Amino acid sequence: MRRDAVVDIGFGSARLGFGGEELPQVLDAGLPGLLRYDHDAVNFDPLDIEAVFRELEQLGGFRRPVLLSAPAEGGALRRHLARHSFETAEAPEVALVAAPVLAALGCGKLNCTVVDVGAGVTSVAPILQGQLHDGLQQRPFAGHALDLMVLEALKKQGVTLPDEPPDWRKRGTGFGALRLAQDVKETICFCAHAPLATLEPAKAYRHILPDGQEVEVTSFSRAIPEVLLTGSETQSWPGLPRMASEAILSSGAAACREVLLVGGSSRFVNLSQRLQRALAESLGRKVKVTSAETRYASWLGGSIACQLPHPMVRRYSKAEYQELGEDLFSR
Ligand SMILES: Nc1ncnc2c1ncn2[C@@H]1O[C@H](COP(=O)(O)OP(=O)(O)OP(=O)(O)O)[C@@H](O)[C@H]1O
Repeated sequence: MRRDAVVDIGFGSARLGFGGEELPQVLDAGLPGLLRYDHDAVNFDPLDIEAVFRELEQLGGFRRPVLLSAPAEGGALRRHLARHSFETAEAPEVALVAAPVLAALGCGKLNCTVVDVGAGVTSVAPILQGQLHDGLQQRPFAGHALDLMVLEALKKQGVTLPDEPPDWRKRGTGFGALRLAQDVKETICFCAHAPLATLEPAKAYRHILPDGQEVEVTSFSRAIPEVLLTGSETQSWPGLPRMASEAILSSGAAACREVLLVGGSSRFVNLSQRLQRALAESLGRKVKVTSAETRYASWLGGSIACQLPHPMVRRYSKAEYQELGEDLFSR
């Protein structure tokens, strides 16, 4: 039976596995991550991509068809992935599909606006009939920006921080300050049930870190995820409601009816309900906001997509790669 390798490259981690399976293996790139978003372009270290393909080889993912999921923009990354898939992984054929399209497919949706709040980037993408529609927006504000804000909050309280930076290519090199901030964010931070500015101040709450240090968390646990909704002028971040309502207004009717919320940083308690209310206020009508049940929506979409026939998924053969070169996927 045909068993395609499915490779989903995100800013913070790569997900690897095989078509037809429900879950990937996750290669956590640590912090700040696998890809970067500099000056409106997707940037990467070729060594990190090599490490992803080495991991794929160890999984037995070489010399078989490859389906790649990658950020919706990023020509240089796409060219690099094409080369590694055909030359390093010796794939007989390769397909590359934009991550938001696969996220929608992984959640069983053909028409929706995908809001993906990941590690390095938040993207909003209208999907119509299973295809990317005009109106894609990407901003370099997501989980990693929140980690930096938590780090600042910890520093302000005089917390002694581990200083060794984590390096994902050398596993087990210890945990850095950013990793501690990320852990605190994932375990303690949440969105308030209503806009924070409308709520009474909450009681102070002291939390004990694994090394015994105490921090007061009420001062930042709700305020930091709140920025996902309110936006931040200093960080040129418009906020999820504004990004999503602009995308909805610019897309066709079918994509307008439902927002699909995916990505690790969409998992804050109350975020989907707050986004739904904010969209109703700004658009003057109800838009359903659904949170993906699966943590790895775009990888799962890839696992489903590689079982779909051509032309639903465009696959390129090795002969086409030899004729057209690395530009195959950048068009
Ligand atoms: N339960 C949680 N609550 C809040 N944040 C979380 C939670 N679980 C994971 N995250 C955050 O989600 C981010 C990773 O999300 P995800 O795996 O979707 O990103 P990615 O696909 O690698 O990157 P990107 O979507 O930017 O390309 C990290 O910042 C992580 O701290």
